[in-house]
Order: sequence, then C-alpha cells, then structure tokens
Amino acid sequence: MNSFPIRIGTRGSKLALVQAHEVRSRLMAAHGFSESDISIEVISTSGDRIQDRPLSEVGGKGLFTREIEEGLLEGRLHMAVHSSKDMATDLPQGLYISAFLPREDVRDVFISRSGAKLADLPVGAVVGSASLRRQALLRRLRPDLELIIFRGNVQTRLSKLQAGAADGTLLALAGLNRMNMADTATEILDPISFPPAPGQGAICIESCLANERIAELVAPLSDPATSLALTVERSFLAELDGSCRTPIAALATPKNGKVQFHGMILTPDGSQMFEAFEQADEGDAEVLGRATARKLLAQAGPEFFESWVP
Ligand SMILES: NCc1[nH]cc(CCC(=O)O)c1CC(=O)O
Repeated sequence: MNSFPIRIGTRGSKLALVQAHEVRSRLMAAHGFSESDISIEVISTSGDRIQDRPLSEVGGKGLFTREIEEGLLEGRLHMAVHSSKDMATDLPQGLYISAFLPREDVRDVFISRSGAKLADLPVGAVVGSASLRRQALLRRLRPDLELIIFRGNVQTRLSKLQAGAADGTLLALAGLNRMNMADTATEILDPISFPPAPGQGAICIESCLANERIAELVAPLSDPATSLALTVERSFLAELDGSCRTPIAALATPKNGKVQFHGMILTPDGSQMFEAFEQADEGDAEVLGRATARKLLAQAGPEFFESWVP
C-alpha cells in the first residue's frame, strides 16, 4: 500500500511552516513515526500571490486554502495544516477539520517602531493592518489614527513597519510565540476591549471525510478544550455569515464543564459595536455560538450589514 510518506500540505510562510512542523512532530511523538514518514509540501495559494488589495475585495478567506484543498480532494495531500482563523466556516464538500491542536495565546499585540504603546502614539500616527476587525477596534480606541492596509505574512508586515511604511501594526501573539518572536511585541492588548478573531491561536488539521486512516492518525492530536471553544466561535461566525467584509470578534473560554463566550460585531469604521457575554453548558456549544449571533443581529438591526456592503 502506498501509504507513506504522509503528505502534509501547507502554505510557505514562516509561520505556516512552523505550524506544519509542529503537526509533524506531534504525529511522530504519537505514533513513533520518523521524519521521513511525513513530508511537508509547500503549496502556493492565490491568497499568497495577491498582495495589493484587501482580502474582502478579492474573494475572502477561501483564497488561502483553495489550492491546498484541491490537493486533498485529489489525493496528492493527506492532510492540510491551517491557522483556524484563516478558515472559512463552510468547507468544500468532502473535507472537514479532523483536529484542533491545543490553543496558543489568543491575544493580539501592538507593535510600534518607536516603542510607544497604542495609547501613547502621537495624534494622526499611521497604523497598518489588513484586518477589518483590527481596523474597526482600533478606530474605537484611537479614532485619530490613520489606518493603512498592511498585507502579507508576518515577516513582510514587520519589514514594512521597519521601513517606515507605518508607525505601528497589530499581530497575533500566537504567531509570534510560535516563531520565537514574542519580544517583537510592544504591548499585549486586552482581549475584552480588543477581542481576537474567531479561531485565533488555534492550529487545525483539515482532511478528507472519507479518509479514516488519517482520522485515526490525527485523533491523538486533537485538544478537547480547543475543539469546544472553536465550535462556539465557528458557529457564531457561520450564523453571522461572516465574510472578510464583516468585522467580527469572538472568544470562547471553556471552564468547569461550561463555556464562556464573548462575541462582537462592529461596523468597519468602529462607530457601531454590539457585543454579548454569554455562558452555556459545554454540550450546548453550537447553540451558544448561534444564539449569541442572533442576539447581536437583533440588536444591530437589519440594516447593520447592508448599510456598508459595497
Ligand atoms: N491572517 C494571517 C494569520 N493567520 C493566523 C495568524 C496568527 C496565528 C494564529 O492566529 O494562530 C496570522 C498572523 C497574524 O494575524 O498575526
């Protein structure tokens, strides 16, 4: 049987590679595989190639996964390693998330060239981010700042910052931790006033529903608390029909058989924000996400999304 090596598909950024190597290490530890049993295949995606426009204009999250998912469906890849926050809620037919790894730090960090914290940046300073969520949250905290689009992988964004394209930027602490670059951060942002994207900090493995062998191999890597949190956050996102046009923040925290949830939606300019803090039994994770979404939609009213969709 042509079952080795197991082929893991990943994007080629440094963060993506670190994550794929983490999955390989965990598979080796769980099953006694050697390095040569698992190959890491770098796949270039449309999302990686289009750098100059906001994601919302070019087709959203699916762009970073399309070519990798084709590889899974065609059997060239056995599993794909992703950042959960980059994953759409509806996956192509035949694919599913077979494991969520233990979650890293969920928080965002602010990084400034001068070392000034967000609150201490001079009036009118320039901050680069491509994330609508980060832009909207920033506008609430610092309406005076000038926001510019900062795309590309973590290294690209940090070099743009160093080159003076902006005075500051925002990144996920999880990615910096994984690359041993946490000392780059100027300030860790409070997750109540600056909540993360749904799925932030959680690596996931995507594979074919039909491939039971892969399901068995990845099962020991799955972290129940992370899966629970991600069920809430992703059902919240799905109910909101979240695209990259909608600033959405979500953080679920499992605790003693319950799960606490903070969900938020904003207008891109940050002028309107609706949030809820809810709790449910862990068996009701999916309902919690969906019910919180409907509650916020009801508060926001029917024009909330329509009013600013181009
Ligand atoms: N969109 C890029 C992306 N996808 C996941 C992470 C961080 C790692 C994670 O959330 O697990 C990042 C970079 C960033 O936002 O700083």
